[in-house]
Amino acid sequence: MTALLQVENVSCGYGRSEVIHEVGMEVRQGETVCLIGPNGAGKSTLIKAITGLIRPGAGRIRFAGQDITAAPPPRRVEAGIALVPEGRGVLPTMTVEENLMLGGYVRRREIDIAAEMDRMMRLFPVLAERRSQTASTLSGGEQQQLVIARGLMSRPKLLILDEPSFGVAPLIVAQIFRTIRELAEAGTTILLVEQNANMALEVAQRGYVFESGRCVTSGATADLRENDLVREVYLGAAV
Ligand SMILES: Nc1ncnc2c1ncn2[C@@H]1O[C@H](COP(=O)(O)OP(=O)(O)OP(=O)(O)O)[C@@H](O)[C@H]1O
Repeated sequence: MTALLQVENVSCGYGRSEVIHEVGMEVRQGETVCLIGPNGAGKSTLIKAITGLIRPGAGRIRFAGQDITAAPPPRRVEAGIALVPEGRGVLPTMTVEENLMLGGYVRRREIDIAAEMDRMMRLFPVLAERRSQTASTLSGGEQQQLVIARGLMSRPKLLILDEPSFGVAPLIVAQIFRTIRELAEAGTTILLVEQNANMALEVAQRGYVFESGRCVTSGATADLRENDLVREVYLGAAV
């Protein structure tokens, strides 16, 4: 099967400092794939290269059969890549509904915003209950659901979630991962960037493990959970 997203030998960074070194990875249609690794391993930097915020110094990025290595971010959004960035980033004084509408406008030529809004209200009942409230009145977990729903409003082919569990209480982390699992089961293709390796390896089918800007191991998450390095460093197991 050809991959939806293909990253081939990508090196990139900031100015003259290279952060990602010759990384290759792919996400196939319908898969949930995770990128795990410690703080500063380069996960967010790779996401910036995929979404077009930085340009790789070397390598290729293909999406849905097109070479997007040099495409500006709006073209990637049009092509079907949606990023839910780290940090919740709701617009606090706007209502739940208005926040969602913004997500639809990024691809407005193709999107029936009212129909998508209804779909999100069914997928996230808590947002339906709070649709007219301002986003600032939502709990942390509800705000995270709102930003995920906002990403889905554009009907993306690939949903990228950057650290969705960052800075939220353990109970809410479990709720967020339940949401991610439901989306995955409904057929959404997801690239999940996480420091919470335990949760990420539970929900994803395949994973890539990053350290110092390199992918040090990858494979089916069932195998990664049994991998000594992953168990020792990321899952806190004695091996
Ligand atoms: N805007 C920037 N300019 C220069 N260096 C940066 C910039 N953003 C990140 N870096 C550096 O790039 C390296 C990788 O950072 P990156 O944020 O990609 O890691 P990460 O794996 O996503 O970690 P985290 O989980 O903390 O976000 C770090 O050494 C960081 O200091």
